[in-house]
Amino acid sequence: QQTKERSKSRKRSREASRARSANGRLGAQEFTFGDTLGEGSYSTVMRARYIRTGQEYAIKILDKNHLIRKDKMLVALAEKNVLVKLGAGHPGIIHLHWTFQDEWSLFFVLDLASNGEMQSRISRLGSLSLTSSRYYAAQIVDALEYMHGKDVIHRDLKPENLLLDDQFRIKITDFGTGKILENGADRAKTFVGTAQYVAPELLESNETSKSSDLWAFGCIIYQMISGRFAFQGLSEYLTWQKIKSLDFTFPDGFDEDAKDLIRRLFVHDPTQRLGAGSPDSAHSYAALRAHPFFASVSWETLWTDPAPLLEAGL
Ligand SMILES: C[C@@H](Nc1nc2c(c3cc(-c4cn[nH]c4)ccc13)C(=O)N=C/C2=C\CC1CC1)C(C)(C)C
Repeated sequence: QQTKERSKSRKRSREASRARSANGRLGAQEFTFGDTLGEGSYSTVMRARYIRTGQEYAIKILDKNHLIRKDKMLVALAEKNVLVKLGAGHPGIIHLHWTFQDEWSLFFVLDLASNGEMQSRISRLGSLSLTSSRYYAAQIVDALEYMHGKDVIHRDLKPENLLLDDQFRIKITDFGTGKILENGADRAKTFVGTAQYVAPELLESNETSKSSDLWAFGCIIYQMISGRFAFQGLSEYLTWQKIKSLDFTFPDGFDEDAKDLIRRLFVHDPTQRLGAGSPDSAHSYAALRAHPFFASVSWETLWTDPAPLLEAGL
């Protein structure tokens, strides 16, 4: 019923904006909408073409009444602020081009990641080859360092939020749970995240930090290489128990350098995780980039080199 309701309101809003094109402001009538790419909890992301230039975008449409009813308007605006703060500054982060609204909806016009979600590639292939896993892990490190440098933490990193653009490069997305750490604070309250990727400090003291994203990054490398979750219990509670007790094992054949890297991310103390340290410390981002797992990565040409062929791994 709700979806029917929302699609009716979307239709109405497009008609309304068409009627309002006279004022020359950007409106939905300047786009032709295509298929639905993904559904968020309070939003729909649709493929759209900007008629004037023919350029394709992804447009996130948020239903205002729904946001108001569920008291999520501030969440939507916070996400917009995170996207604006991140700007177009990094090739690995989905860029917000414009926003506009009409009587019923908010519209975020974003980069289209035309090769979809990393998650569907991993599930289709089973797992990724070491070469592909290394390439995507390096791109995630590069994007995370940029994001953290802007005092933005993602807080819900997982393969569903890793998209692939037309050249199969990573685009990190869905900053609905993203947080801008105010004036240098290094921790944030409020619980978010997806069970298998949640860091222990979130379960123990309900705090997230940049280091929580590095924990999730460890889970993502593990999953790309093995096709399995690093922490998965028969229930969410048992998954959380495994996380808190660092109860994880590697399947046979798991790359030794990748094991070492993951062991340096699955560290209980968030300040001791590789990449969580200050620039001059032993576990800064520079130390993370220097890890043997990334020895063959050319960081300077990471975003211009062609992506390795996506192929199955273990
Ligand atoms: C994770 C997200 N899914 C997606 N979010 C975005 C996509 C996207 C594209 C495909 C796709 C493209 N081709 N085939 C599939 C599949 C899922 C997508 C995109 O192109 N550009 C921006 C996006 C999001 C922008 C961000 C502010 C929210 C959810 C499920 C939350 C809607």
